[in-house]
Amino acid sequence: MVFGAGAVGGYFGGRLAKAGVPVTFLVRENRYHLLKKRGLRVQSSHGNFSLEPNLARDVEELQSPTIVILAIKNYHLETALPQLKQLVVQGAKILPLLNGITHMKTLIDQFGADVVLGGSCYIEATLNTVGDIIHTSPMQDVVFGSIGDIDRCLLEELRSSFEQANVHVKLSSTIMVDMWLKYLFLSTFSAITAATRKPIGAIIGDPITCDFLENLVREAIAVAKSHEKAFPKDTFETIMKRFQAVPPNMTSSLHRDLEKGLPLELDSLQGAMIQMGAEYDIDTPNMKAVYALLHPYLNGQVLS
Ligand SMILES: NC(=O)C1=CN([C@@H]2O[C@H](COP(=O)(O)OP(=O)(O)OC[C@H]3O[C@@H](n4cnc5c(N)ncnc54)[C@H](OP(=O)(O)O)[C@@H]3O)[C@@H](O)[C@H]2O)C=CC1
Ligand SMILES: CC(C)(CO)C(=O)C(=O)O
Repeated sequence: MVFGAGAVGGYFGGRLAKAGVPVTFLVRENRYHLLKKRGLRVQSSHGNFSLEPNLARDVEELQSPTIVILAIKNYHLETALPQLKQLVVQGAKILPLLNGITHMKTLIDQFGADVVLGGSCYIEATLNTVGDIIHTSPMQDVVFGSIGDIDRCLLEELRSSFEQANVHVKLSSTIMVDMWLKYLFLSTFSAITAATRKPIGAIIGDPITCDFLENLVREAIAVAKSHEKAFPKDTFETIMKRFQAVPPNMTSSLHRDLEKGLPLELDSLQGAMIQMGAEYDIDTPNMKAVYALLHPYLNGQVLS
């Protein structure tokens, strides 16, 4: 089942359901009524599709799901924990696709590493004004793996389901390193795209702004290395190459949320990086500058 039917949950869950994998979306009241009325509609360069999704508003309506794909914003995690607990009691394992890294500690502290998988996704998707999912660049990647003791058959089954849905999937044996790499990439990419309100091409094409981005990346790597030791030496080059490899008009979910006046995942992305740096006496002045510039918009406010 998929917990949350927004841009990420709706896209991947929709692809899985369309490919014949049994999927139920756990949703809240507004999304329930919208999806009931309009269906789940996806516009994507890989082909538009729509379907009438199986929906549940209450965990009680679900029949002991084996996997929960968790696709909510980080700032909703705390309030979702009681429902997740009920699902875990029913025997479910959790695959979080949230951006960031600190949610892993929250989930593992609550449910244990034998229940919580590691996972990240690379996708550029958003909801339009009528609640349809708009997938704006070809990326549709999921990487996941176990941290504790999880049945190999279950992992293979999940991989095979994603493959069936044409999602570019990797079952990783080093998922925490993969998650940290995604977090390094995303916390800096979203910081610079949101702070400048520009896509990545304009940023790396401007030597002054690109220099600032490089400093953000260096800081983030210093923090990451203090928490996760297994980084390759060339991580800086890897991250900078990724910025160059993505479509130049690409921007981040943080930037899209800022533009829409929605609450920002600023605390779990940039704020967490600053805080994790402080734990090891690593100063992060560039990340702090971005955090301060975006902070007035933390709880959602239309730009004017
Ligand atoms: N969008 C993107 O391109 C990418 C996003 N991510 C990450 O994926 C995560 C999800 O982002 P995204 O899909 O964009 O966010 P959205 O806001 O589009 O979707 C989140 C959904 O979660 C739902 N939700 C929250 N709490 C609950 C709950 N208790 N029960 C049921 N549903 C709930 C919300 O429902 P409601 O409608 O009721 O508010 C909303 O529909 C974030 O961490 C983000 O950073 C990662 C890669 C790319
Ligand atoms: C990496 C990127 C930019 C696309 O997956 C992302 O995760 C986001 O926009 O939140």
